[in-house]
Amino acid sequence: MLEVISGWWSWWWDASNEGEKVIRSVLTIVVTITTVFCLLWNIDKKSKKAMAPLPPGPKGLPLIGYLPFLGTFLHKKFTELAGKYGSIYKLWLGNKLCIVISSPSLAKEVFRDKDAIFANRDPPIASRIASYGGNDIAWSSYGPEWKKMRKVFVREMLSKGTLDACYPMRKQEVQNAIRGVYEKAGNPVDFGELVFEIIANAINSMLCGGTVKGEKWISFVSEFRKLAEELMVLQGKPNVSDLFPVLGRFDLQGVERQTKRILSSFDQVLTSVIEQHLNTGPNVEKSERTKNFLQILLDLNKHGDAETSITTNQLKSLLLDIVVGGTDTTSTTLEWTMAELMLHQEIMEKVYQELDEVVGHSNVVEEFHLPNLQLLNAVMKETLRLHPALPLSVPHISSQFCTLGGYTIPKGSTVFLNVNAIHKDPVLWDNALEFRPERFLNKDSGSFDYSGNNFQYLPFGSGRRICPGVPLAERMFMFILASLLHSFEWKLLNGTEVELSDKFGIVVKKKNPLLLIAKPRLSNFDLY
Ligand code: HEM
Repeated sequence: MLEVISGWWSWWWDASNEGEKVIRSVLTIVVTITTVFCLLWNIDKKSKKAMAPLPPGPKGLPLIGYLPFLGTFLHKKFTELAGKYGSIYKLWLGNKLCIVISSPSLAKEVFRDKDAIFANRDPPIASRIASYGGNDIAWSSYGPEWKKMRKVFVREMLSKGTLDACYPMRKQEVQNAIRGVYEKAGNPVDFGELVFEIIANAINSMLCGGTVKGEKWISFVSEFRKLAEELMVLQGKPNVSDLFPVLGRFDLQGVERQTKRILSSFDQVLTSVIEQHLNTGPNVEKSERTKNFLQILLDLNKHGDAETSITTNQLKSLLLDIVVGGTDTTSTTLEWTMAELMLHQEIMEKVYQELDEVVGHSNVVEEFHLPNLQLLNAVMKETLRLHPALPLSVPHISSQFCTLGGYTIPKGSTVFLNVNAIHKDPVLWDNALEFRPERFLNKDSGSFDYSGNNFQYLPFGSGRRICPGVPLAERMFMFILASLLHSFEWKLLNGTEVELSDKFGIVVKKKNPLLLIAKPRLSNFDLY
C-alpha cells in the first residue's frame, strides 16, 4: 500500500534542481502543518460543542465576581439565588468558581454517586494555619493521612466504649452547672453562655481527664474558650488572600497574622497541658488514664503502629478539632432549641411531661434515660432542621473535572451544600418554616437519622466527610437539655421576648442572647 501511495507522489519529488527541491520540501511541511492544525481545531470545536455547559448563575463584576453582592448573610443569599437560578448554580468569588447545590438529588450525586471526587477540601488560610498546616481531620486533603486520623477519631476517641467511660466527666460538669444555677436561682441566666460553658468544661475534662486541676485548670478553660471563639471568627471571615492568592503575601486584612498569634497561644496551652499530663500521668491508675482523649492520643503518638501512629502536630490538631468543632456547634444548637421551646409552650409542657414519666421527680437525668426521651429527640432533630449550625456545611472541592446535574464542574471548583435551602423547601416539608417536632415522631421518621442517607435531612453532612462527632454531639445535647429542663422551670426575663434573628459565621448563631430565669422544680433539694 505504502509503495502504491509513494508511487503516486514520486513525480512531486522528481525536481530538476536543488532549489526546486527545497521549495517543494518547504511547501510539503507548510501544507502538512496547516492540515493537521485545521483537523485539530475542528475536533476541539466539536468536543466543545458536545461538552455540557457550566451551571447558570448571576453575573458579577470583572475580577471580583459576585463578591460585592453577597452581603453578610451568605446562607440566606445562597437560598435566594437558588430561587432565581435553580438547585444548581455557579458564582465567581474572586478567582474561585463556586457551585451551590440545593436539592436532595444533587446532594445524592455529590455525596454518594461521586463521593470520592468531591471528598477534598481547600482550607482558607486561617483554617490551614489553625490546623497546623492542614494536619487535622476537617481541613486535611482526602488521602491516607486523613483516613488514618479519622479512623483514630472514630474508633479510638469517640467509640461507644470511650464515650461510656467519659460519662462521669460529662455528668460532673452538668451537675456543677445545675448547682451554680440553683444557687443563683431568680437571677437572669444567659442560656447560650451557660450551655457553652458546660460543653467547653465537659470537652476539656474529657480531653485531659482531670489531670490538670485547681487554678491552672480554671485559667486553662477560660483561655481555651477565648482562643477558640476568636479562631471561629477568623475562619468565618471572607479573606481577600483566599480569593486572590496572588495577594496572599500582603495579608491585607491581617487574618494570617492574627491566626498565627492565636495558634501560638493555643500551642502554649496545649504544650503545657501535654507536659502536665505526662508529669502526673504515672501517678494516675492506668484504667483511669485510658479514659481521656489526650492519653489515647499520646499512646498513639508514642507507640502507635503504621496504621495508627500520629505525629505531635496531628495530635494537637485533633485536640483542636474536638474543641473548636464540638463546642460552638453543639451549644448554638442548644440555644436555638431553648428559644423555640420558649416560643412553643405547648411543646415545652409535653417535654416536661415526658421527663416526669421517664426520669421521675426523685431522680436526676442519667444517660441511660436518653433513648426513652423520644419527644426531646424529635425536638433536637427539628431544631437541627430549622437552625442547622452549619447551614452551608463545610465546602468540598472537586478533585477532577466531572458533571453534576448535567452541567460541567471544572476541577478545583468549591461546592457548597445549601442545607438551609433543602431543610426549608416547602416541596419537601409540610409547613416547612414552622417548628413542629412531631414530624419526626411519625412512623416514617426512622429514616430521618444522621447517617447522611436521607438527602432531604443533612444537618451533619453526608458521604466520606460526614461529621464524625455525631455520637458525642447527640449525647451531650440530649443529656444537657434533659438535665436543665428536668431541674428547672424556665421563664423569660421580664420585659424581654424571644426573637429568632441570627448572625452568620462559620457557625450560624443566635444574634441576641436568650435571657431566662430558672425556678427549681424538684422538691428534693439534695438533687441539686
Ligand atoms: C450539633 C453539633 C454538630 C453539628 C451540627 C456538626 C456538623 C458538621 C458538618 C455539617 C460537618 C461537615 C460535613 C461535610 O463536610 O460534609 C462537620 C464536620 C466535622 N465535625 Fe461536626 N458537627 C457537630 C458536632 C461535632 C462535634 C461534637 C465534633 C467533635 C467531637 C465534631 C467534629 C467534626 C469534624 C472533625 C469534622 C470534619 C470531618 C472531615 O472533614 O472529615 N462535630 N460537622
